[in-house]
Amino acid sequence: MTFTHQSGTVPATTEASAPYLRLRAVTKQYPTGGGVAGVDLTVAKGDMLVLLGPSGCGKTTLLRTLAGLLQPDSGAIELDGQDLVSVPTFRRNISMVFQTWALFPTMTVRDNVAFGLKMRHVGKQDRAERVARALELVGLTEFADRLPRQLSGGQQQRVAVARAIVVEPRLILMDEPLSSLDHRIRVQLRAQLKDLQRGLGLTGVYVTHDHTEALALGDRIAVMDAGRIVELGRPVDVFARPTRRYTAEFLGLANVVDVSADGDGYRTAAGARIPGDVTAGRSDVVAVALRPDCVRLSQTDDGGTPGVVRVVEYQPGGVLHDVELTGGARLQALTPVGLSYSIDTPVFVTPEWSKAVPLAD
Ligand SMILES: Nc1ncnc2c1ncn2[C@@H]1O[C@H](COP(=O)(O)OP(=O)(O)OP(=O)(O)O)[C@@H](O)[C@H]1O
Repeated sequence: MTFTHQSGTVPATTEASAPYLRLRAVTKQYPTGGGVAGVDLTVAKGDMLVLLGPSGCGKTTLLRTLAGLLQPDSGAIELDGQDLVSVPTFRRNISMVFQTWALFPTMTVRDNVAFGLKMRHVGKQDRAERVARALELVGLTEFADRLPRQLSGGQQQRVAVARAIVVEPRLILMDEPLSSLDHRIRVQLRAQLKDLQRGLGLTGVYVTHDHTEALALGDRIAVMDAGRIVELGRPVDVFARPTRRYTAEFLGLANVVDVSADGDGYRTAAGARIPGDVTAGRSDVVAVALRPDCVRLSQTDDGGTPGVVRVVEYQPGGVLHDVELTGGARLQALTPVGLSYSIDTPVFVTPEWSKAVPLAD
């Protein structure tokens, strides 16, 4: 099931477009430590920016600062060329969708969705039409007279989304809106959310610590660490060619191997040589990432490094082997199902270092 919407797909814009939302050196520190520091960020109109990072890295703080629920200590926030910091929360016309859907329990679905319009003194007729339209967009028309407790979690979250979009916000902010739902509903709802955001041309900032969600929803992804943005780019770039060790490790790109400079190339602690053209003359390289499907396994001595398979895990894309190399280093190798090895099998390991991705600290 997908949301229906009037326009076709609004093409995602890229960072090259004029920024609609702009943050300059935004800092918000708590007296007890934590918060965000020196955040620079732009979001183009119609784009969804995902803030991705582990618990406590400052994602919610940044989102709440955008919403006006927190005042930054310093820095500037502009929306559509207008300073936002001086505008009170209720005048920003920014909608938020939270992890817990926070619906009014004694109000019907219709009244929950109408609430924001009522607060904005939208007339009764107009209100009814816009609520009906929002409920249609989230596929809940037939549930309009129910109370929240008479809905499933996924349906309640769709009410929260309807409530957010009905006011035609200038910006929609979402803080882990799908994380309390079970996997199947989460996957379904995130596809619907993307469809809806694109169809309505909504500009949004979406917080998550789940990288599959970030990949699915983001036009761009900002990876956060300890209150700062450490990597920013299109999903395909952040995932396929991260530039920082932190990002590669956080995204679980299986093999992150420390390297040191060696002539015109690099060398791993285990002695493997990485050609210089991989790192293209970069001087800040401290490690490389190598996808597990770029590591070949063989049972015959083909010149590879000897090792023993320690862990075997079946995954949607094949079989992941965790191999302990002679000397103790570990490498992960992904093979097709028919070419897998069982635990304790001695193997020879050949990493395709020419496909390694250089990483800075
Ligand atoms: N109201 C507050 N008072 C003091 N410290 C806070 C407050 N809110 C958050 N912090 C601290 O600031 C840091 C960032 O918190 P924040 O909630 O922004 O992180 P997050 O990335 O959204 O985490 P999560 O994914 O767990 O929600 C954390 O160290 C947190 O303990």
